[in-house]
Amino acid sequence: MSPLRQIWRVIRAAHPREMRRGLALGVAVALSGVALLGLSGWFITAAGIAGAAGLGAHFDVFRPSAGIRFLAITRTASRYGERLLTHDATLKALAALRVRVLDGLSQADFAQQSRLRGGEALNRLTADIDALDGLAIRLVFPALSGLIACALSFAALWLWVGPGVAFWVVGLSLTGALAVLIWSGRAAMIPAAEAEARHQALRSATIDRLRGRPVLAVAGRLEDAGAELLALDADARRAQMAQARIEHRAQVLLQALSALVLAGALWLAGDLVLQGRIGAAQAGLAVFVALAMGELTGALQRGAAELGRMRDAARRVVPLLQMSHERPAPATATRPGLRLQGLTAAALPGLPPVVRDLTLEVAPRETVALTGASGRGKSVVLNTIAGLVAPVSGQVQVGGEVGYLPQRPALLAGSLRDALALAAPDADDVMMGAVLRHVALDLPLDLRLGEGGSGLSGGQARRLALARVLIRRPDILLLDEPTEGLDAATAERVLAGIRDWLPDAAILTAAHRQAERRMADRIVAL
Ligand SMILES: Nc1ncnc2c1ncn2[C@@H]1O[C@H](COP(=O)(O)OP(=O)(O)OP(=O)(O)O)[C@@H](O)[C@H]1O
Repeated sequence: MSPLRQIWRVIRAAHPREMRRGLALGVAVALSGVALLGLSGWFITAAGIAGAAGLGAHFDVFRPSAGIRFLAITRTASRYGERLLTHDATLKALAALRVRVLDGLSQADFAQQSRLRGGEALNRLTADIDALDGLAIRLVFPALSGLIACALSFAALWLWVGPGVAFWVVGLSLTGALAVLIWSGRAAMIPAAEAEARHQALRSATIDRLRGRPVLAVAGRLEDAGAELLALDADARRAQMAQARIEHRAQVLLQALSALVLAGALWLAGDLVLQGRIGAAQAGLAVFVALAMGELTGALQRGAAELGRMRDAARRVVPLLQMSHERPAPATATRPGLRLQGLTAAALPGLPPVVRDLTLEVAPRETVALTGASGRGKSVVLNTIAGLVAPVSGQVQVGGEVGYLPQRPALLAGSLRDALALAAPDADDVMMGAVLRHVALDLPLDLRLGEGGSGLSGGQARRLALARVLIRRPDILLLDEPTEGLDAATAERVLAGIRDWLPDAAILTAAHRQAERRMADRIVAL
């Protein structure tokens, strides 16, 4: 099934009743629109003829004008109801879709997450899902209600005017509009997708450059970065213009088609009147129905132009809905502590292994330091034990809960209390204060951090992340260079604090510093 159809299923399944009612009202809108114009045409012509013939006093103006008023009110009311129902249902479905995409993004495994950058994830959640809101409102509903209205108009024209006129008006409108819409949909496919891709690139690049502002400023490259962004912006607008040009051409073609259908309807119906086969009022009906056809096809034009954008967005969003929720669970050992047996591990699945055949045991109350030159695979070993990546071969056995301080832990905006509550929602202020003291962080719990934990020094941020791991009191503690960015005295205090807080834990540390090695009972070199 194509991604676009999968998305349509999700949207439809979210609120099927509202969608069905919305469609019924959409058909009512289309039909009352055609009927309103048809009846008006008939009425104007019939009243004119009656007046010219001096029969005005006997002509029944009340019933047709009541009918016209009724149709006008029906059209307005059903348009209102249709908009209310379909927009409401679509927006709710998209909100649900956004939650599912966010869910997919957060459930994604380590490999998928490390491939997806922040800007891209934001694009998936916002721009891509926004692009899909036109699927129901601008494409599926106008197409379905238009088709039904066309079929009924065809029957009415056949019955009251004649088969030739019915074929000309409905048949030509339908096939002509279909041809134009297919052409414009195809022609706009690439520019529409490109415009979207460029806009997304611009958004990602803007986030990147904003994040990297200090580096760019120091390197004297701020102006260049600005120029790059402007160039991306110009690219995005160029692609959007190309799409708009195709849309305008489609509009012109549809209007020309409408004029052609109208002229033909006039000529054919006029001919039938001259032959005496229909009355002038019936001819009026035919001409006005021809006018109404243009309205039906025009409604689809926007949707056709956006098809490329929607299709690409669906292609990117659907895989996120099916993100694997499985994690490589480490084998739980009956014995406490940590055991690695013949572990061969790679940074990401599919990459060549960086660590081969590592066998290692860390008992409770023991601290082991993992050493080795930069890039030897210390972090890879810790990621594998933490279950972020599955081992290539060999075994990881953990006897208890694992806590992990990665090399670059993420902090979120909020207070220090919020940061700790993320790991231990039930912890009280006394416990939080105690854990902060153990990592030598003398800051109030109410202190508020900005985006990404900004507002703390590098060493403070690291200690807060460490406190967040410690507060859960894990049985097995994995630390990737825990004292990076700390002065020697603070580093000593933190290392002593860790052991004091978790006297029984099995601790494995990726260590570069002397202090970290001194803390260890054993050293394992990679
Ligand atoms: N996301 C990744 N994609 C591809 N290769 C990676 C990735 N992460 C790490 N690697 C590679 O795996 C190898 C081991 O990296 P790792 O981070 O485990 O080293 P390390 O021993 O912890 O180094 P350091 O002491 O500098 O932190 C490196 O050669 C690195 O290039």
